[in-house]
Amino acid sequence: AMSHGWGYGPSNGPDKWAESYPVANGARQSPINVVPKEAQFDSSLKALKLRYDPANSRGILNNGHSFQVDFVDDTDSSTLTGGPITGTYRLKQFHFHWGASDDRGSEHTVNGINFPCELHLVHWNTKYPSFGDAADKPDGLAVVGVFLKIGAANPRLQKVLDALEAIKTKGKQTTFGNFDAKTLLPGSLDYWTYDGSLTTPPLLESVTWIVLKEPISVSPAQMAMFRSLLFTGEGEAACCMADNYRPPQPLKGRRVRASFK
Ligand SMILES: NS(=O)(=O)c1cc(F)ccc1F
Ligand SMILES: [Zn+2]
Repeated sequence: AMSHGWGYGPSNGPDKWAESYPVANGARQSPINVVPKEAQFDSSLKALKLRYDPANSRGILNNGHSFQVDFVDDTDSSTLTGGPITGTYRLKQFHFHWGASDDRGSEHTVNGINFPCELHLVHWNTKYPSFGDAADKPDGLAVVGVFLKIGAANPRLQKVLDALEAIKTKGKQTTFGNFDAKTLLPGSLDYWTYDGSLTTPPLLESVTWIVLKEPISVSPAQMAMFRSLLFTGEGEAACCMADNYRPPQPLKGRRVRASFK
């Protein structure tokens, strides 16, 4: 059993999660390796519609596994509609996964290629009363995944990265208002979609994954700012937050559809 809670280290990392979370070996686990040539173009897939209100952003938190920007989700003012989903899903939070070096860090891979970082925008289905109620339903969540690729510094990331010095250690949070999450999206909203799961415990099989084909850029210096966070709490032996990604999981017969040719 995991004496000290799950994490990404040798004794509590992804290979050990099944001991406490048997669904880790389930039929619709995430992430996966996307093989574009094997994805099925589905002309019935709608365009993604992401409407985010900057007034809904609230705070930024180091949760000991990643950091997340939380949104007020008590109205339909920041929503995901269209795409592969029916109904309305509300934005709850976004967070990232990244590597200790630029050759790894993303959770999804494309033709086996790792990106240095991956952004997840987490939404819940408003047919349920709350995120918590939606989180264990097969159509409960929809997560938009965006790859970050090494290139020019991304000015739209900078406001997020500049806030990290205030949340260096586990459990720290600070206010983070007036942030427009739409600015983190690439020019094209072409996507791959498949039925999957949360990529951290409890690994619930409740996520419709929507992985954007076009990456956004991040510079090596900006990647170093992600790695300046700590997994550990104040006063504990410092451990840099990095390699907080789960590797690709077996497809187990699932179809991956493409919204584009
Ligand atoms: N990495 S994830 O987007 O699958 C995820 C989102 C959550 F809200 C909670 C746990 C998760 F693992
Ligand atoms: Zn994630």
